[in-house]
Amino acid sequence: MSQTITPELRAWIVQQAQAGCTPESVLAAMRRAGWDEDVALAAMEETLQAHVAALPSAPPAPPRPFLDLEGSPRALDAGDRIVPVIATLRRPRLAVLANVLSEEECEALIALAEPRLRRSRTVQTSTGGEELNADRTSDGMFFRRGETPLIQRIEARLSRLVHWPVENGEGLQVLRYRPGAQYKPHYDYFDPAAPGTARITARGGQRVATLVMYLNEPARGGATTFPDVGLEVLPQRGCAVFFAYDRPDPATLTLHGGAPVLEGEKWVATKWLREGEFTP
Ligand SMILES: O=C(O)CCC(=O)C(=O)O
Ligand SMILES: [Fe+2]
Repeated sequence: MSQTITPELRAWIVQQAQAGCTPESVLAAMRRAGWDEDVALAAMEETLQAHVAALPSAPPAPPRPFLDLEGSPRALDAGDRIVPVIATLRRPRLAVLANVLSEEECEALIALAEPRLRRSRTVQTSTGGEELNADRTSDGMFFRRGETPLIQRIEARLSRLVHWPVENGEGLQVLRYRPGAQYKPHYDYFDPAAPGTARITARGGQRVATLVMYLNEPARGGATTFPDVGLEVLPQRGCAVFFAYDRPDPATLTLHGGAPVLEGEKWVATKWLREGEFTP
């Protein structure tokens, strides 16, 4: 018989493989049909390789904000500051950082924000608007991106730290929690199933990472909690917690909240990072 590999033979080999036949049984069937073992083997290998190569491959994962923790560095270079790494987690993808802001920067952010505070609103995925939220009893305000030289300097630093363009960040948000105030556990990404999410993500896409920076230290309470992993990050002035979520899914374990402040005030600055360029 002819020992050429015809399109019909290729199709038959692929069919056998898809039906779950072992290579040995396919080879045996070809030999019974009169094929030389060497030719049959070569035909199978060539056919299956070509078939696999033609399958659509998974698209590459899109880039995300990240801290360069490769090789377990003790500190990261944020351009104008060295940022010590205090602790890291893989799941959720999270790190506690020190020295992200100087004392003077923390004081300046508080002083600039205080006169502009109002009761915090939460982006409402049910409508795409903003609403008062009983789960969130802090007062807050947003700086515009690049609003002052101080804000510009901090934004450039954070951008370098997390390898993400300044343009993909929302304006810096400052929150003040008085005694009893809290932010109940929530996800920072927008619920993909909620009707208002499309409207919110039309500008800049999903949120993909958060940096919460502590501007002061309440006497008691006010930790940032991650209930899925039993982690509490205590506010220390100038320190921060970074966490990233590569998709809007609880499996990222990024559920978190601001525990009630028990004594004193808690001030934080939050930077939310979007997938794409965020135009307010
Ligand atoms: O205040 C905190 O510790 C957490 C703040 C927070 O979750 C947020 O701003 O999204
Ligand atoms: Fe949050």
